[in-house]
Amino acid sequence: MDSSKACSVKELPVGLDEATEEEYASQSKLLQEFTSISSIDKAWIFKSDSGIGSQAMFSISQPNLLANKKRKFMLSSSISKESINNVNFQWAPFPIEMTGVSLFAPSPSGSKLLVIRNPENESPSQFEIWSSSQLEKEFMISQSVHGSVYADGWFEGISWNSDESLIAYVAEEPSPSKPSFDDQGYRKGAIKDKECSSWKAQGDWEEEWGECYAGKRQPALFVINVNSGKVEAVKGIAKSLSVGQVVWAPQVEGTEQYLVFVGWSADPRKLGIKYCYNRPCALYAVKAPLYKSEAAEFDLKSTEESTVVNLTQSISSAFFPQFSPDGKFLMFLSAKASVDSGAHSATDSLQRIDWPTGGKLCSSTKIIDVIPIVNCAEDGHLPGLYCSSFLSKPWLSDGCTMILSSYWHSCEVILSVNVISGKVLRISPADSDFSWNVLTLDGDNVIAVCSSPIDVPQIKYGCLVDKANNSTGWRWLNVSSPIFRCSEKVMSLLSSHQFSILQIPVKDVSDCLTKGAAKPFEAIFVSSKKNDGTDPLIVMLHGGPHSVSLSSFSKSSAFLSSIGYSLLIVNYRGSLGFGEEALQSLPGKIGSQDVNDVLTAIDYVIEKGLANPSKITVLGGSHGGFLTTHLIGQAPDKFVAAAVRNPVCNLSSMVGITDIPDWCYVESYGSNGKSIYTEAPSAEHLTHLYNKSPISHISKVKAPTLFLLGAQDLRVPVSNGLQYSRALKERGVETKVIMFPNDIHAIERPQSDFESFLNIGMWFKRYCQ
Ligand SMILES: CC(=O)N[C@@H](C)C(=O)N[C@@H](C)C(=O)O
Repeated sequence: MDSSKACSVKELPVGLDEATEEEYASQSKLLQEFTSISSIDKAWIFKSDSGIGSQAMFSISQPNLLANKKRKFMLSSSISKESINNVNFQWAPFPIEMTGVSLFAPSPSGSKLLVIRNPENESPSQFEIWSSSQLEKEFMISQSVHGSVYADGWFEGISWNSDESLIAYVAEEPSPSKPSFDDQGYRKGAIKDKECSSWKAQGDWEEEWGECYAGKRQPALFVINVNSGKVEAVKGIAKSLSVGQVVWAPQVEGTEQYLVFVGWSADPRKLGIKYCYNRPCALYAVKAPLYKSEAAEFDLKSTEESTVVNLTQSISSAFFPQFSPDGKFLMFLSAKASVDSGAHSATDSLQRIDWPTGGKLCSSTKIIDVIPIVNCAEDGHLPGLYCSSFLSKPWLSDGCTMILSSYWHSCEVILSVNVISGKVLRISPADSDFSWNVLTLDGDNVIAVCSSPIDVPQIKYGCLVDKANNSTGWRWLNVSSPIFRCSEKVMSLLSSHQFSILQIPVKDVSDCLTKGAAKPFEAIFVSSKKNDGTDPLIVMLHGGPHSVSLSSFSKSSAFLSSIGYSLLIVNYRGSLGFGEEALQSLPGKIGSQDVNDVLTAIDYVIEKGLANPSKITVLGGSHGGFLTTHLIGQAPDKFVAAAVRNPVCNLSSMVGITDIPDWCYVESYGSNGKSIYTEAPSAEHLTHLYNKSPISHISKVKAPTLFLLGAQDLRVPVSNGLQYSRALKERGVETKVIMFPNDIHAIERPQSDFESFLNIGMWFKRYCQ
């Protein structure tokens, strides 16, 4: 064969042909432009030495497609408030690369900075203590002391004590010793890891906390002395408790120091905890293992077995402990509605314990409901508290007002909460359909980001206008920043779009619905400004089901709207942000109530002339994939194509292999699902689960369907999507599967996320011509 000819034959990647290659190339270029937009993860404020102005540090991340990792960096800015209408942010000329840093915690005074680098292998964890000018101390903590420090945003906890000599934190317990053998058989006593004449057995299997925690050992509490580098494990905590979110209790003269932490019990077994606030947990207090020695230098001494006090025995859930600045109150969040009902997430409540002034702790401490669970709010009132994190310093200078972000229908908003009176104010603008998220406080001013589906995030500086009256007067100033810079192309595409939040009335309201469940639900509609109802539509469905699609900027959604689709992002009943009655209306009715809400929303936009009924596609992940596959089965003529990410397709097989089998029971049986749940489902249970599943409608499906699957998913194991895709293929329905071998449930590694949305765009284009 003529080799020159062989070379000229163009080889196309699998799944592409000459006609689509051009489109693939241009979409991938645009998607890269969206992907490269940075996001702010956290921010801290430091008061300047002169007392005038302050310094902010922003921790930023940006996907690095080539390395398939997140690039992390820091950017600092000096802030000076020039007048009531003007604030000036003077940005450092360049950011500083922070890749390799797992955690970062300034001391309370801001004079020291702890930086932790977790190892990628069995090496020690590295702790660095920085001052303003240099590295002061560096400690290597070997794996025999503890494993990686938790940096997961859940068990994670780092707390400096008040004199900045000790830091409490959460890390993986050291590996348990395993039986070892050599040519003589069993070897008594521990052997070093690298001995080549012996080998180690696996030993007893240790249960883990499921999705996201594969291979992670039990989280445990440690304290490090920042002068000596000595580390001590906190003693006295039951083996069955996983611990996290540690904070130092206020120092009381003449008494021992306590740590307050959250404990999750492993009894009867560990179930998946990611996205699952229904795992019972409590706040505990334990004596810190360190005290001032005779020689007046800090030294590490083990306390005798110290007792651990459960501070929240009367409530099924307590987490995010946070002391008021004067140490008088211990605030915390509770997901008791979630634990008690079994729904994996539900309406939160904010609770308070008045901390004993003499330092005498008891387990019958009174717990005060500061923001109770809201069942069904009057219009315009707080719909309930839905809070995914607290700031490390959320307090205004009055010492009793906390600033936090919460979901309010389809928006995220910023709230001020007076923890004594319980008064809650929405301090982000009430007339804004954007989503607002608090980053940090600069004294009594709030640094926040706000964004919309078509507006990249922008930094805002909120000032309390009428301080004396502490009323509703917040003024929000614009802050120009280099952080969210994006290409001209992206800016121009976004500016040709619009969005609105639609109120969709519930169809078939019956007497058996609670008041909250009969109220309209919402959908976010994004379209080009010149949409005349002919643009193709993507119906986008969140998972959970108790989660919410916010009106914030999402790079992948913005990309899809930029390439010519209108988006209908439905917050069906059961979503967070709408009160407990609406949320609890869904368990037991999945596959029907949620499916009908989505169909109602689609009919609504068609009737309003906003969407073209012959060009409707549908996209969802996880429970959103459950809805997507239900929709193409139950309404087969409505959709021209579908795409799913790790979809729940068959509950009767999922129940035996997922890390959250209880979820299958609660969502499919409703309120009594929690008590029926068993590790040994009966034939009757399996039939019920099958009947609730999309697979039971497979014979009606016509829509070509794209499957994006994470092979390491423990939540909705890959077999669920694979079985469904094979069943479609068997029936002659067009399918395409992309398997990401190293991805878990979220499919969010940069290359996987990129390839997913590039293919979703291409897949839908093919069927919307
Ligand atoms: C509780 C939970 O993880 N449910 C899954 C079936 C699911 O839908 N997950 C959501 C959070 C997701 O978007 O992945």
